Amino acid sequence: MENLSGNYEIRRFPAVSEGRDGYEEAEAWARAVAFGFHDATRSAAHVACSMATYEADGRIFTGAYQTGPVAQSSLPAEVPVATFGTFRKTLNIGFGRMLETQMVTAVTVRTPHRRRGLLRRMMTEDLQAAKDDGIAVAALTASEGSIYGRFGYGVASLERSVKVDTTARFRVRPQATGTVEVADPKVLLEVAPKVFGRVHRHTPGSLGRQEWYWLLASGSLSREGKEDPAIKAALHYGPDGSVDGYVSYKFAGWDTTPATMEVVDLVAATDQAYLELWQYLGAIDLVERVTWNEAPVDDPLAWALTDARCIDASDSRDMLWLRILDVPQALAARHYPADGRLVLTVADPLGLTAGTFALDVKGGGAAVELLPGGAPADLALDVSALSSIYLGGVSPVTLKAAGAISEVTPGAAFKAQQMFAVERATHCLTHF
Ligand SMILES: CC(=O)SCCNC(=O)CCNC(=O)[C@H](O)C(C)(C)COP(=O)(O)OP(=O)(O)OC[C@H]1O[C@@H](n2cnc3c(N)ncnc32)[C@H](O)[C@@H]1OP(=O)(O)O
Repeated sequence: MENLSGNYEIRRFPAVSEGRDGYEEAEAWARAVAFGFHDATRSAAHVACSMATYEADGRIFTGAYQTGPVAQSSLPAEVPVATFGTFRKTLNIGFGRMLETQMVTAVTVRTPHRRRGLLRRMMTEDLQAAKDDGIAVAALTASEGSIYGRFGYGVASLERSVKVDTTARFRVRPQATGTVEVADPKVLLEVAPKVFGRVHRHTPGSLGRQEWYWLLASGSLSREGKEDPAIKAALHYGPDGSVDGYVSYKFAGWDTTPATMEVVDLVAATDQAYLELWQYLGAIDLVERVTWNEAPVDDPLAWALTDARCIDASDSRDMLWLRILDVPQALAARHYPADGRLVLTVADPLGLTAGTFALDVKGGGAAVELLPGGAPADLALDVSALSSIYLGGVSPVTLKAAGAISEVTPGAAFKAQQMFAVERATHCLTHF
């Protein structure tokens, strides 16, 4: 492909809220993103509201701007032809350990400027800068499955959409130990960050959430940019009376059959809270089905129901894509439930962190050593495959079977599976 990305100037600037210097530039950038994702043109109030949350997240906007003359009557040069957004939050890498992560979002390239290398240029520059800044991993959620592997990203967590039949056959086996009560959804502005914080600390694969989530869950800002009066909320109280879970949901309307409640956000800090929020959802009168588009694939609900076939889950898909930027730093940051030594030869299409690395684990802690080139390895893999297995959510044995990992020492893939295992199912509740 001819690389024409040099015909553009790349600019980086922080998100700022309305009234601050640089707002016009940030607004033009946000409008370009909305165009790239085929959204309706946003009102000034919607953009301002979103921008305030972007500023709170500390987002950095990258835009590509035309350097030559702009076509007559077309969008002006101040509107970027390509966008690329980043912010940083912590990623739970298992056993409560956290790693600061470069989160990549809002990647768009205006149609007449596509396939000229703009995504490649913005991505490679940004990943290098993040690495230089001491960041060991980057993450994104992908619009299409075929774009990001070439940049070293690998699928590290899955999710699925479920339709749960909540007619008479729906029965959750364990006895409730807490209670659920309905609340004004606006209380979630205060409650949701605290409950999510607990979930984040105990869920491998969880990423810190952007400010927008609390607005969405509380009905303060819908995806359409307005208040959402249809949102309802229920809170779960543990045996000590404190709130340890919530569900935000809305009715699909009387024209939908069977009558359906849609989960907007379900966050539970204990196993009991999770099942009891489902018990609550299953008990709502005049409703026969509850849907949720961000459900875990390894879902305790299926094992808690007297009839697991109440769950119709057809759509299982990639969710979090991870990209290790610094192998020694990332490997040393993890806790390992099994001791052992593994030598990994890692290939990297962007040349950021290729090499042969010895991972020595004793008592769960790791020492990582870069070995001279050509040193014998147990496993050879691309950085995307290493990124996939890093959070314990994807099996090295499966990747070996897929040809994505080559096993040089027999049994090394299984050993890696044991070493990279995490304490509970990997799941990411944060879309970005
Ligand atoms: C993290 C997120 O934000 S996910 C959302 C991504 N954005 C979208 O899907 C919005 C619609 N799509 C677009 O805006 C653009 O087509 C983009 C951003 C996907 C690609 O931008 P471009 O500037 O055209 O990509 P660029 O020219 O840099 O191509 C880089 C490489 O990716 C490949 N590529 C680009 N888009 C795609 C695609 N949709 N599917 C498969 N491969 C792709 C190119 O062939 C090229 O391959 P190569 O360098 O290995 O030869």
